Amino acid sequence: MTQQCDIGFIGLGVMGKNLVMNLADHGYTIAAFDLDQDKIEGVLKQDELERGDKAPRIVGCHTLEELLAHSAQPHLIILSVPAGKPVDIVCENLMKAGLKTDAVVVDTGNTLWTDTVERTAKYEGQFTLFSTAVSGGEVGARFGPALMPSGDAEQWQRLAPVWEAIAAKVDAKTGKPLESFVPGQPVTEGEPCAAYIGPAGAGHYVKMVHNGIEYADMQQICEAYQVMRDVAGMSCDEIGDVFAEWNQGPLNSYLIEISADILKQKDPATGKPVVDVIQDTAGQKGTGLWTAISSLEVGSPNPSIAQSVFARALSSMKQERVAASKVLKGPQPEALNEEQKAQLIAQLHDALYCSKLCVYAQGFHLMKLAGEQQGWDLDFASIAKIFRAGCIIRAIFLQSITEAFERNGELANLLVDPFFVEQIEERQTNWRKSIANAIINGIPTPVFSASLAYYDTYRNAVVPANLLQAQRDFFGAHTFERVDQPAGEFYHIEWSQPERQQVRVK
Ligand SMILES: NC(=O)C1=CN([C@@H]2O[C@H](COP(=O)(O)OP(=O)(O)OC[C@H]3O[C@@H](n4cnc5c(N)ncnc54)[C@H](OP(=O)(O)O)[C@@H]3O)[C@@H](O)[C@H]2O)C=CC1
Ligand SMILES: O=C(CO)[C@H](O)[C@H](O)COP(=O)(O)O
Repeated sequence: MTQQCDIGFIGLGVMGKNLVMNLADHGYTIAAFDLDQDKIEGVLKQDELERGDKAPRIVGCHTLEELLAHSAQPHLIILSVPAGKPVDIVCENLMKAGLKTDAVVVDTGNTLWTDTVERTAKYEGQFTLFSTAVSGGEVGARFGPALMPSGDAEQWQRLAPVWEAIAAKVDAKTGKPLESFVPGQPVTEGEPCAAYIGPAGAGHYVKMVHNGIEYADMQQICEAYQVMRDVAGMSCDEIGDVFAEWNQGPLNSYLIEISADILKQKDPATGKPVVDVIQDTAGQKGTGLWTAISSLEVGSPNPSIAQSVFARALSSMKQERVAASKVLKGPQPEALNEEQKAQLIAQLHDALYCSKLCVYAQGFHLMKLAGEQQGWDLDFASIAKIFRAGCIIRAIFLQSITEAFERNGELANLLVDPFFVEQIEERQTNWRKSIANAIINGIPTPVFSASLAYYDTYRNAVVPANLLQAQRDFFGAHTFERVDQPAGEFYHIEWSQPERQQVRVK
């Protein structure tokens, strides 16, 4: 008789192979398929290496018909293929191979959320498309990712035990990750970083914003690195030490931890720090861009995230920058003594903390507005909890965000949570000095600066948009509201008339 596996799995690349091994560690059997024969062999070999004398946990399948025959019904099929067309190709091919209407197909890729909404409707009645956005890279996939499931709520009941088993876990009280990186010995206790997000599209939206935050988080760490390198003249080892020290405090996070590690790594060919031989042109697959676009569409300003996308774009204009560097002059930083260096580092630490808070404030605000517009009932404490472990933006800081939303689920903006009000108050002088110092020395800090401008705008009851409204009315009769009249009453000035009469517009 054909062996019946618990799950059919399609796409055995970086994420897929590791998700399969993670599922196997939690007792699931898997029928595995990829277009690439070598990837099927690879996952079977990995299973052989890791399972010891136990029975094989994975069945390699060479066609989708074989995959369906080896998967127990009703089928649970998980996809880890590139976002976009491949998802549709696999879905169409699965139907041709005999997928039944009671099957659930789970897309775990970085799919654009609107594609998920459209696909869910398109395949209705043929099978159920469910989505679960995954974060954590290959190590996360292997030993515990953060999972953002969304779609049909009934299917979530079926999937919950699987996702809760393989997700990253945290200590419920402290929010600290509970980790094991030993194959066959997964963490089985603690609070899983997986919770139902909402209807189709909601999970992919939250993952998209996670990635937008990831872009800004990475960029602001790079800004701190550049200031230390180019203003303080510090070596990679020294900067790595600073990041390692920061990782012991409130900036503790996966991205700071890996940055410390990266800066200490030497290139085997030249013996130089590895970052010094890596080309300064950033790649991107699009999720940060999607977040920036969505923030403009939704009307939730995310300038820090947008700046991080622009920074990647500017970095990739290498030839133009090299040419410009020969003609455009800037200031030459002066050498710093040890005391000045220590001061610069302390100021940067606080700038990074405050800027980081603004990035998260923007990201969560975006999810709030998008959620309201889409009719998703997003639970922000639960989303912050998911981000506490497993994902790329995991950080000690997420526990404070969780607590802020637990105190007030309707919080307008993280910046006004009492804990964060205090945190910024303590650090903002250093934040300002850090940015001023970078500007004086000609070092760009787009995310630090955009975050400060966001903070300074958000905290102001009065901004200069009064003049802007007058300008709009002057050239285009776009009307304005008056401070001394009810909102919703619009006025216009006859700017081209000598008497400049003001009229109320009906
Ligand atoms: N890498 C990461 O850190 C993260 C990635 N993601 C997302 O997860 C998804 C997978 O990413 P990743 O593992 O990095 O990508 P990979 O390219 O490493 O793996 C994708 C795999 O899917 C296979 N594939 C493509 N089309 C088909 C098909 N029609 N039928 C069967 N197999 C197919 C590919 O085969 P072949 O190579 O032969 O085309 C490849 O082996 C993507 O959506 C990605 O955005 C999400 C979080 C983190
Ligand atoms: O989703 C991820 C992590 O959360 C992926 O690593 C993502 O592809 C990274 O994005 P980019 O390639 O644009 O830097």
